[in-house]
Amino acid sequence: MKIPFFKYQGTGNDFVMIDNRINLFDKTNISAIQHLCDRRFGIGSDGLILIENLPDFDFNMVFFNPDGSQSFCGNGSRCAVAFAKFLGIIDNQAYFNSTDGEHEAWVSANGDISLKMHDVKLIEKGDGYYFINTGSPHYIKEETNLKELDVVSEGREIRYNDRFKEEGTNVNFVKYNQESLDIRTYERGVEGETLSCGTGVTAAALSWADKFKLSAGKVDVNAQGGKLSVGFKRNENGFNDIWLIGPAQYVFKGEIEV
Ligand SMILES: N[C@H](CCC[C@H](N)C(=O)O)C(=O)O
Repeated sequence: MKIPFFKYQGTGNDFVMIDNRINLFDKTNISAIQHLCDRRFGIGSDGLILIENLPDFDFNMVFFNPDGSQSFCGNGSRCAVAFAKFLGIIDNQAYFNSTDGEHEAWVSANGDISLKMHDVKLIEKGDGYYFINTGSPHYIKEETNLKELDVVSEGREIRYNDRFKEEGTNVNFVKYNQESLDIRTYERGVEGETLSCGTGVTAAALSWADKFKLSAGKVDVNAQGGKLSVGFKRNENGFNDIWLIGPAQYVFKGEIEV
């Protein structure tokens, strides 16, 4: 059977998107998911996203990493909102469900997607690092020379160390500037560097706010694949009113045989 797919990318984090509202795609077939995400033998992507029906929501978003594991995906969510608009499921506002629960999102006139992230209560801070979960886990390490950094070997070392080897973690290397951040990310489930990671950008922005003791604001985060912005407010329990904002674009479409 032929099933249409659509390729989207958000600041270089790219996804195979399938409209699965009539359940054409078997999401238990993990080897098929791995094959589709493979950059040599398949379409190639940082993940696969299914849009499905769910009562009381505009849609349910099911995300898989290329290795078949699942977690919440910030850039993937923004691409899912853009895809849902293309499919006519939404106009400029979305209320959808994903791995970490419900989310709202808005489509701006310039095409930017603003995604509301869940509140963050736990901010672990250590010597030269933060550990923050923004729907997926993120280790954030301050680095001054991002250009020269071997992100894959340094990221792998942390992702597979004694603390993280079971559950895994995404690893973000961050240069804190006064008015912005620069970031490179090693992504769990991709097991390599991606050009941007939405939940990682959000976690890094919150670490920046904590480091500079800001109570509210919006900060630009320069990822390899483009710029994202993160809005936040600080309360006595951590951070809330957290928004991940940036572009999400259609790239091409095709058909898969299953
Ligand atoms: N690889 C991540 C999930 C995707 C995160 C990233 N693509 C994003 O935009 O948030 C993990 O397994 O925790």
